[in-house]
Amino acid sequence: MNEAVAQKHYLRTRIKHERLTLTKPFMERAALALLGHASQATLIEDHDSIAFYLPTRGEISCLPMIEYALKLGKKCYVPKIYPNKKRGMWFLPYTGKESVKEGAFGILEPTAPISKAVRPSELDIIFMPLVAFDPKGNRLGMGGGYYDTVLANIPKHEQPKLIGLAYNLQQVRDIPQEKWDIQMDAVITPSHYRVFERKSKTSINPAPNH
Ligand SMILES: Nc1nc2c(c(=O)[nH]1)N(C=O)[C@@H](CNc1ccc(C(=O)N[C@@H](CCC(=O)O)C(=O)O)cc1)CN2
Ligand SMILES: Nc1ncnc2c1ncn2[C@@H]1O[C@H](COP(=O)(O)OP(=O)(O)OP(=O)(O)O)[C@@H](O)[C@H]1O
Repeated sequence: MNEAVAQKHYLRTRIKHERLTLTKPFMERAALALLGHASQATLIEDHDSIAFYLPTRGEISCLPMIEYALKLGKKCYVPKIYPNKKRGMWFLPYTGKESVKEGAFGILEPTAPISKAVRPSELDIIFMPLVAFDPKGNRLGMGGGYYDTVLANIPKHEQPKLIGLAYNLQQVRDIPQEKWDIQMDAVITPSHYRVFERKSKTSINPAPNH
C-alpha cells in the first residue's frame, strides 16, 4: 500500500467511526442547518437538475434539501451503482420515498428504469456525500471511486457545480491526492457554506505529457 492509500484508509476508518457516534437529534438539526445554508446561497433556487444522495452509514442527511427542491419543482436525481463490479453509477430521478428501494450496500436507490437516467453533463449541480474534506476542497469518499469515475467522463466545460455535504468533524488538515481525485467547488457544513479557491480543472483529466 502506498502512503497516500494508507493515509486515506486511516482517515476513512477514523471519520466513519466518529460519525456513527452522533445522536439522532444532532443529526436532524445538522440536516436542517444544511438546508438553511443552501437556500441562503440560493443553490437550489438557481439550478434545475440537481443530484443528491440518500444517506447511509451516518452521512449527513440531505433529505430536507431534497424535499425543498421537490417543492420548488426541481428535477432531483440520486445515484444507483452499476450492478456489475465496474466502477460507475447512473443518476436516476427521485420523486419521493415511494420512488426508491434498498439496493447495493444497503443504500436506497431509485426503482426507475435505467433509460430514465440523466446524462451527468446535464446536471447543474451535484451535492456529494463524502467521508472527509480538506481546506483546499479535496474530497475523500467511501472508496469506490464512483464519483471520480462519473466526473472524469464529463467534458471540462460541462462540469456541474460540485458541492460536498459534511459534518464539521469531517474536515481534516490534508487529504493526499491521487491523479483521478476531483476537487469540489464548495462544502456545506452545519456551521458554514465554504467556497474553495478556483481549482485547476486540468487535474480532472490531465492532458498527456507530450
Ligand atoms: N449515500 C451514498 N450513496 C452513494 C455513495 C455514497 O458515498 N453515499 N456512493 C459514493 O460513491 C456510491 C456507493 N458507494 C459505496 C462505496 C463503498 C461502500 C461500502 O460500504 N464499502 C464497504 C467496504 C467495501 C466492500 O464491502 O466491498 C464499507 O465501507 O464497509 C458503500 C457505498 C453511490 N451511492
Ligand atoms: N478516474 C479514474 N480512473 C482510474 N481509476 C480510478 C478513477 N477514479 C477512481 N479510480 C479507482 O477507484 C479507487 C477508489 O478511489 P478513491 O479512493 O478516490 O474513491 P472515493 O473518491 O473515496 O470514492 P467515491 O467517489 O465512490 O465516494 C481508486 O483506488 C482507483 O483505483
